[in-house]
Amino acid sequence: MRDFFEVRDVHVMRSGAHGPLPVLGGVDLRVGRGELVCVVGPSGCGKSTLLGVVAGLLRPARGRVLLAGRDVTGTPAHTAYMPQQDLLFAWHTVLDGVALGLRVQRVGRREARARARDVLAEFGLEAFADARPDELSGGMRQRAALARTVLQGRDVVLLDEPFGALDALTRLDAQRWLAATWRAHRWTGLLVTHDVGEAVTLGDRVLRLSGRPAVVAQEVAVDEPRPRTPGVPDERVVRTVLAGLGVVPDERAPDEREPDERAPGLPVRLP
Ligand SMILES: Nc1ncnc2c1ncn2[C@@H]1O[C@H](COP(=O)(O)OP(=O)(O)OP(=O)(O)O)[C@@H](O)[C@H]1O
Repeated sequence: MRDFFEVRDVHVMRSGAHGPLPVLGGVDLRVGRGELVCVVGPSGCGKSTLLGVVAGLLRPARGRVLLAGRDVTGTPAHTAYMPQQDLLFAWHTVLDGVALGLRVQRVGRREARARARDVLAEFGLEAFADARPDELSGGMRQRAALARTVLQGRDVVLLDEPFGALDALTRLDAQRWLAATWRAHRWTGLLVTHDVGEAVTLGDRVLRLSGRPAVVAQEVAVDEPRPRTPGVPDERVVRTVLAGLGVVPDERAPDEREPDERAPGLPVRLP
């Protein structure tokens, strides 16, 4: 598959409490057109930083990011980015917030709102079209932000833990919707998640970043036909992916884990 974007030996420094902090230490990755790649890695290793670089929001200290063969030097027009914070404007209705990505592409107000209404219905948010974001729960806000991001119809979609605030059932629905949308439009995607099961459900490949300064420690192809059923990834495939990532499945019962290890969606121990 031809590379659509490429991250070449990218180094990023951020300012930490004790001076400059090397966060990315030479990340290399290639994503083919229409490929959906999931990124996992320990908390704080630099996954969001990596998305920020690909989105053109952070400049690497060294290395290059290429999109369709061209250096990314600012926010590329063909990229939609959903950061962890949903960035829904408090003064917009949910409908206008979701339509915003189309409006900035100069889609007429009536059409943008009609398309936003359709996607809100798919997300079970149609009754909240006229609400303000602060009237929504965290999970509902996240669904609205995801809807807005994908509705933009960009070639590249960067998603930073898009399902992190969703309850388990809504999360499965959102995964199903995302997988169907991706199959229909075949954008090129990079999705950060803490949940290897989710990565296996959605990704063509899974990359594991090392601890800081992060590099791509391992990557593995998900050899599983689509469409896949969210929530019930084949255990054999999950184990193959985990082995490929060099990750040890966490076999301990939940009550044997330390309190801070009990977060849902963290079924494995990442080194
Ligand atoms: N705006 C910022 N300014 C300075 N340092 C930052 C900033 N954002 C993140 N960092 C630091 O960069 C490092 C990587 O953070 P980043 O958010 O990229 O990690 P992450 O892997 O996405 O974490 P998590 O899984 O917890 O979301 C952390 O040490 C963090 O403290």
